[in-house]
Amino acid sequence: MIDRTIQTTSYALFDEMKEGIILVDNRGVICYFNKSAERMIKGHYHLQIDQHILSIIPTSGMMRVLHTKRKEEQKIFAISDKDNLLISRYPLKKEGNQVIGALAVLQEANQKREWFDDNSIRVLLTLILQKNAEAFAVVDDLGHIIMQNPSYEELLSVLNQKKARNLIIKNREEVFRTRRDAEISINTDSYSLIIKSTPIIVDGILKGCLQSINSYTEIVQLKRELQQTKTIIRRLEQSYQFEDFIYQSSSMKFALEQAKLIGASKRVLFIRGEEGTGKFMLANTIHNWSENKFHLFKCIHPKRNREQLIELLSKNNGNAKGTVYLENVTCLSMEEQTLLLEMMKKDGKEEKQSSLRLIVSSPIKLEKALMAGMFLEELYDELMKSHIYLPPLSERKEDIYPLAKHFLLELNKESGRWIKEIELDAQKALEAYSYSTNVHELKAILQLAVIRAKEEDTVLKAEHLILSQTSAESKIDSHEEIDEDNQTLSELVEKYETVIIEKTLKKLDGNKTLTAKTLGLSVRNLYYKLDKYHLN
Ligand SMILES: Nc1ncnc2c1ncn2[C@@H]1O[C@H](COP(=O)(O)OP(=O)(O)OP(=O)(O)O)[C@@H](O)[C@H]1O
Repeated sequence: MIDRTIQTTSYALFDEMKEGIILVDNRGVICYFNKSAERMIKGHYHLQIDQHILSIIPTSGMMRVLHTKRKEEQKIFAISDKDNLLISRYPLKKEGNQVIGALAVLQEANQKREWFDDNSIRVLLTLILQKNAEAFAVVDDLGHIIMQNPSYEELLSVLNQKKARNLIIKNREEVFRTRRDAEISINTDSYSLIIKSTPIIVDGILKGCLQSINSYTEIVQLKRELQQTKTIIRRLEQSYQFEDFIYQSSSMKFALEQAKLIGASKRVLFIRGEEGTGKFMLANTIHNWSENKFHLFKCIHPKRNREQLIELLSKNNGNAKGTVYLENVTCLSMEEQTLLLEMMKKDGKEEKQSSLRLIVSSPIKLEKALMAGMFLEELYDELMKSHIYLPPLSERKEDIYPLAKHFLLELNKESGRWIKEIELDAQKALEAYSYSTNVHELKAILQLAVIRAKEEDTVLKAEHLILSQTSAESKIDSHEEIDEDNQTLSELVEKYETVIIEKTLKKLDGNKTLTAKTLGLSVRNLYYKLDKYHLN
């Protein structure tokens, strides 16, 4: 039982309090509650003197406090789904630790405590920042980092490039100047970042900014790898698309733009360019880009596919669909040239042209054949009406490095190597070299270089490159030895080819794999030529 005097004084005091007070005796029977307590739980519980607390509030913790004799402070007590109270419960003890009752103090939970002082904010922010995988920093209005998380620290240490650091600072300054969010992205070969800053404004005063750095490096790298893999697959399937072309030069850009323009028409298209400049690749790309893409793409070489050639030139291909790529038009006999001319004229006249698209190519300057009287002037004029010129590497040196880098990455994939960079000296040497078979030869040089590099090499060096001027020089050297008079162009080409192959084989001690690589030929193709020219 609670002492009478204490009881009277306390009750008078409790009546005035805004906190709710409930008092129970040592059995749990309610002996007092004030108006605030009644108001706070009104609508949910109806307090009554002399009633046991559990019969009024079945989930009450008063009995527990009586039992444990321990106080419980600021416990959340749900009086409904939405409303909470903060309850502190105290055991009332007499001397000798005897419990004579318990007191509950009720507070409305929405009267939030003022615990959100500066220190608490710091602790809270630090906690959020530390636990976040993204890179965050809080920067004061003078640009000092006052808080940063491990990811931010890590990114800054990796970003040792002055340029990147300057951009991060520039981004903050923009926020300070405009008091608005600012975003900036940095894309380099090795990383891709987006930096965002948000101003921290308190009571209209700019306190600093919150800066985040998102790294998309891995995503960009993965995308690049995916693109490369797709290109390799397309190369294997010989099914190219415009995005497979690697270039930086304006001349290649022009050629590809032109290809998109005239590629859509059904006229016979003529692609001119030295060996290995990408004529086949472009013809195939145009096919895959045109409405013919679901039909066959056929490549015909006048010498190697005679039957198909005769069929193409003599037959009315009215029902055939797809694209025929006729390589090396200079190899056509005069008779075949006449047939081709007739075919082109017929196609030009007919309103509804054949669904079979013809793309013709020539690896050497046609003008030379024209002057030698070995090519029909009229056919030349007809072909030139719709033609695309693919420049040799000597006319677009700026494409050599990106092409080399692209092939190097492809070779890495094929050979399980990791040669990521090309040393400046090697780059210069590649750019200075005079390629006789253009991209074919560039690829072959890199293939050889990768074989020559050590297993652990990550940089391709000038010493790995074999830049013999074999084919280019031998062509010139042999030029004097071959009598050009009274010979057809194709006969001359064959003769030059024989000399070049012979010289290269000799220089490389008869090693056919190396010879094929140096000359930019497949080993199979080299064997075919050795056989053809009786070089065995
Ligand atoms: N700009 C380029 N980007 C990427 N790869 C290229 C590019 N140009 C050429 N290649 C590649 O170089 C190789 C040679 O190209 P392609 O066979 O199309 O040349 P070509 O002019 O038809 O050669 P040829 O005169 O011997 O018939 C191919 O593997 C091709 O994919």
